[in-house]
Amino acid sequence: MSPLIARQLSLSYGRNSARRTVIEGLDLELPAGQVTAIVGPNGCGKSTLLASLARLHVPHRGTVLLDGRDIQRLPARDMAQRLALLPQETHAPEGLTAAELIRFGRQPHQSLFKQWSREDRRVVDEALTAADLHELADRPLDAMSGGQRQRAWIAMAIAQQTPLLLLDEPTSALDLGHQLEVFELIRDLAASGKTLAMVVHDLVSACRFADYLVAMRDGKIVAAGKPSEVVTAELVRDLYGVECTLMLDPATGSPLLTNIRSTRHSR
Ligand SMILES: Nc1ncnc2c1ncn2[C@@H]1O[C@H](COP(=O)(O)OP(=O)(O)OP(=O)(O)O)[C@@H](O)[C@H]1O
Repeated sequence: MSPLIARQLSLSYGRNSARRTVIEGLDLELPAGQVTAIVGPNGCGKSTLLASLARLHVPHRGTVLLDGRDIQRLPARDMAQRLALLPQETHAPEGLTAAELIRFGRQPHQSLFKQWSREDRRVVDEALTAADLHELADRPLDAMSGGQRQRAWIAMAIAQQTPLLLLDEPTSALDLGHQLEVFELIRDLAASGKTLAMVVHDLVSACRFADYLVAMRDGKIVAAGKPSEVVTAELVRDLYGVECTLMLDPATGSPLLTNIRSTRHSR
């Protein structure tokens, strides 16, 4: 059974007459133990959807079930032990170091009776290694580059050790090498049994690293399934107004876009 299910989800901003609905009646099931990539053009509702799956955005209709339970009824601690979200925009107190941020990820595992332990230290250390941050552990986040900061937030989400991870554009600020490391880390996490969903703009990386692809346009899911089965030149045109030729990467078998050109400027 899927650990995270959205049923007839409707999401909006504003209230009463100023209410603007951005997602209406959406159904989604994240496949267990797999990587789901959510793709689609700017403003189609990807981040709003992800925030609602993590209870940061309350739906005006519909439900999100986490392990079969309505997330609106789950105690905060229960939620934090089951699901971690890396939002698109992150904010940290001034002067907070990478190691301090990552330690916050352990909070859901502590209590009055279970203080900081050797296990917590080990998990933080592993998260620092996974994000290639050992040398920067004691540097304040506000003295880091955008990509280094992004890796620190990813490490925090990893340190939370939840079975479910939602990542909103986890590689947007990363150079090619670190992008690959993060995507490979995401694959390793899925191989260890975790369920992941990530919003990604790069369709080729989404195809290569995700098992399941959800394509959104105007607040609706227009295609969902295995990348090799759902990504077509028509879908790319429909989503982005881009013409392309699709071929399969001879090394990995995943779809590649070649000969891409915008249809918007030529209209
Ligand atoms: N706080 C807000 N108040 C009002 N409208 C909002 C707010 N946040 C987002 N929106 C609107 O909701 C719609 C969906 O936004 P969302 O950020 O979910 O899109 P997205 O697909 O994640 O976009 P992007 O790829 O640019 O990050 C957009 O039309 C956006 O303008």
